[in-house]
Amino acid sequence: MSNIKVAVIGAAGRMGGQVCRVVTDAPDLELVGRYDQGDDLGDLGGATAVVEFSVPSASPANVAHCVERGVHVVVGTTGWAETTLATLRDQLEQQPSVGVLIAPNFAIGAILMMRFAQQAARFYESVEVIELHHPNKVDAPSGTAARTASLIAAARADAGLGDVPDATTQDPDGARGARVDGIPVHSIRLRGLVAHQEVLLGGEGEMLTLRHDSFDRTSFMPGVLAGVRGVAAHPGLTVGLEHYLGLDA
Ligand SMILES: NC(=O)C1=CN([C@@H]2O[C@H](COP(=O)(O)OP(=O)(O)OC[C@H]3O[C@@H](n4cnc5c(N)ncnc54)[C@H](OP(=O)(O)O)[C@@H]3O)[C@@H](O)[C@H]2O)C=CC1
Ligand SMILES: O=C(O)C1=N[C@H](C(=O)O)C[C@H](O)C1
Repeated sequence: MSNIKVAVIGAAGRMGGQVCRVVTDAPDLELVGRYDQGDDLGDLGGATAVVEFSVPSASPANVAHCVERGVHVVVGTTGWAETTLATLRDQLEQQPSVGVLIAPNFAIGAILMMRFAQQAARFYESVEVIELHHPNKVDAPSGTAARTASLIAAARADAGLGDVPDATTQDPDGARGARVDGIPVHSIRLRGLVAHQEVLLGGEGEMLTLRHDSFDRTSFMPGVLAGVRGVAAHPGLTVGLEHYLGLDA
């Protein structure tokens, strides 16, 4: 079987650089293009699959460029709005054989943490999400935290749970954090960190803590490679690598 030709967008970045290395090292993949800010994406070097790790403001246009040319895309860039996802879905209807995977987090532990949080949500009255990242991150809350909160909120709604209890009436400086689908989310930015998240679930007399740590960006690479190898077999838009990993059952 011939190698999958892969191009990387955001290739000069922290993630893009590592992706170029692991694609180059993989025996079944061939790196055919590296693109970063200001580059003309053109024919994407003849790639059949693109990995996109850029910035939230540029990612939708980059992905649209790939889809227009019939090229599959694995997207790691976070900060995609619902409206932008809807536009992408519409575009994919015109290109039914093209697959796009948007994964807020490629680390297996983070994917499992999100799934465990979703499973635990209905048993606890209180829940809060704390995400901790390096200070060079431009978006807050993290894509992982936003997705975790949305999954928790949906599970709570399915279980008939109401709002999380919170008597706060005075919070002029936003000390209680942001709300994503009604779930409190707190963002920490600290030198020395990579990517970390805690989900705190509280009930009468007890607390369950779910925590995941990415100590190094190598933690994302097996997931990115699974995405590249699987994307052609998943036409249309898929949000979340869990759908490629048999976690749907
Ligand atoms: N899904 C996951 O598992 C993970 C997702 N991420 C996400 O991936 C994204 C990138 O993270 P990270 O690598 O740390 O960020 P970096 O800032 O290190 O890399 C982003 C790169 O994209 C470049 N860039 C900016 N604009 C464009 C453009 N229009 N076209 C192409 N490239 C462009 C930047 O150039 P310049 O510096 O000149 O602006 C930079 O080289 C973020 O959204 C982050 O949240 C990160 C880790 C894991
Ligand atoms: O910017 C990062 O570093 C990360 N971004 C993703 C996110 O926003 O969730 C994934 C991971 O947390 C690292």
